[in-house]
Amino acid sequence: MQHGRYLGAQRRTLSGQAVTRTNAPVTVPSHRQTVAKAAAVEPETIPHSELLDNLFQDMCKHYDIDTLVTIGDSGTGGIGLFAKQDFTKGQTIIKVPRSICIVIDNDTGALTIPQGDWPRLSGGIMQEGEPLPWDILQGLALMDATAGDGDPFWELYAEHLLPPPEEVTLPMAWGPELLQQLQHEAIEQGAQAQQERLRTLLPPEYMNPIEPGLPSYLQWGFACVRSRALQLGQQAFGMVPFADIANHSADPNADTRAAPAAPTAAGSESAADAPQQQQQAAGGFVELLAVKDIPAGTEVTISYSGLQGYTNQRFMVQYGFAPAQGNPADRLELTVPDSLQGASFRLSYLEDALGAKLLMDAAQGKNPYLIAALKSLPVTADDVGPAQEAAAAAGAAAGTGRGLGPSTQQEKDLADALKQQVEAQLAQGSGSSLQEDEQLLQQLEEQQQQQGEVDVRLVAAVRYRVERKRLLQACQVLLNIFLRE
Ligand SMILES: C[S@@+](CC[C@H](N)C(=O)[O-])C[C@H]1O[C@@H](n2cnc3c(N)ncnc32)[C@H](O)[C@@H]1O
Repeated sequence: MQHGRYLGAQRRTLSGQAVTRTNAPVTVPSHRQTVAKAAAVEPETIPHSELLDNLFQDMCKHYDIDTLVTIGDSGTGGIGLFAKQDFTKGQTIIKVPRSICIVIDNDTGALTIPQGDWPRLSGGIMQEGEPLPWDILQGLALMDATAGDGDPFWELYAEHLLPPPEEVTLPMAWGPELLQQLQHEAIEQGAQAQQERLRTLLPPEYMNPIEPGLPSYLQWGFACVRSRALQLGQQAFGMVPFADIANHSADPNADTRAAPAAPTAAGSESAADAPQQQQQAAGGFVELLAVKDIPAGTEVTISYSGLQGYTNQRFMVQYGFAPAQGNPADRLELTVPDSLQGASFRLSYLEDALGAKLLMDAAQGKNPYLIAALKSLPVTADDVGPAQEAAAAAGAAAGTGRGLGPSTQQEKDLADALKQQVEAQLAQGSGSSLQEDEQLLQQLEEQQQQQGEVDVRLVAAVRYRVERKRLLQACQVLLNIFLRE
């Protein structure tokens, strides 16, 4: 996959204006030159991920960070971290000094950030009115970083190891055309509301697109924060370089841990204090730890959602992707009409119609669409008497099913009402069929694999709507069971 970062990275200027570099001498070796040289000499022959990995290794070395991982193309979304060696459960994979992170603790109001000017961040902190939330402040810090107004490390990191604006897949960084590709009005409206909020909270020029078809630098920075920041304490959130390259898995092999910051002589300053005083060295580390044995070569993943999981809508809005091939924690938003409040479908009836094995498979996670559909509907486990059970078993043995007789009128009415909602959701957007979308997704993915020019944002949108339609169709199948005569 061809990333804009590194090879394609062209220096852009904020809002089309020249960037004034205000910060002190660069302390990080100038990798950009090395990279630019390498890219200029043999741009086609040096694999992009190798170039990125070289930079990653150099940057880590500069901060005495042991690199037991490499960067590579993850196959799921952009780049990821890969184990260079075997890890055993509990072992540290990477340990990032907190002093190079950008951390805001909402409880104490403390901000820790490497030395630098950070003018937009300072402006945001000092701004009158409601204090800006931590994620917007950190978004401003990334704007500073990419403009060369933060610190040299973050400038380099933002330019090469954060996704370039054309690869930001969070809907709030998209224009109307891309938003429509999701075919989901709730996300479209939410993204536009978020854009409006940013426009009202900050100087309007911060929302000027970098180029037509691209987000503004504010949207880019904010999206990076929303999708990459780690929770480092009850109310502390941080941009943690290197560790933030770990991708999500529902069955992760690693987790992050924040080692508490040792108290410094100066102590933490409040984010409301003068900007220069906010910059101070923070002790402690953020670690990526193996939560199971990890063989060398394996991708190191963490869970973004915890055990309970997130819906696809939340994954898309916050992280810009929907897990491929189903998500048992996904849910549809369906409303039981007032006239049917309290009504539900009998699980035993579905079990009879579908067969116990299918339901058992779903419960064991083998059929994520079915489990998500079952959980999206008001289904209740009911007691089935021995006579009904015997009739159901006989029906199943004879291949006729329906041992429990017809569905009740209430079940039919409920199924009818919910089916209309499912159909309305399926008809959102251009109304392309699931089959058409699957074909389009396959084409786009093939193009991607062949290193073709593909808009990764479009791929993310089509993948999202494919996953959503699969779930909607699974719900339709279940509802039809109650509607058949
Ligand atoms: C914390 S970053 C991880 C590094 C990222 N892959 C990159 O290229 O910089 C989070 C982003 O990675 C992508 N991502 C992470 N896990 C993913 C997954 N399981 N499937 C698809 N995309 C994923 C999404 O774009 C998400 O916003």
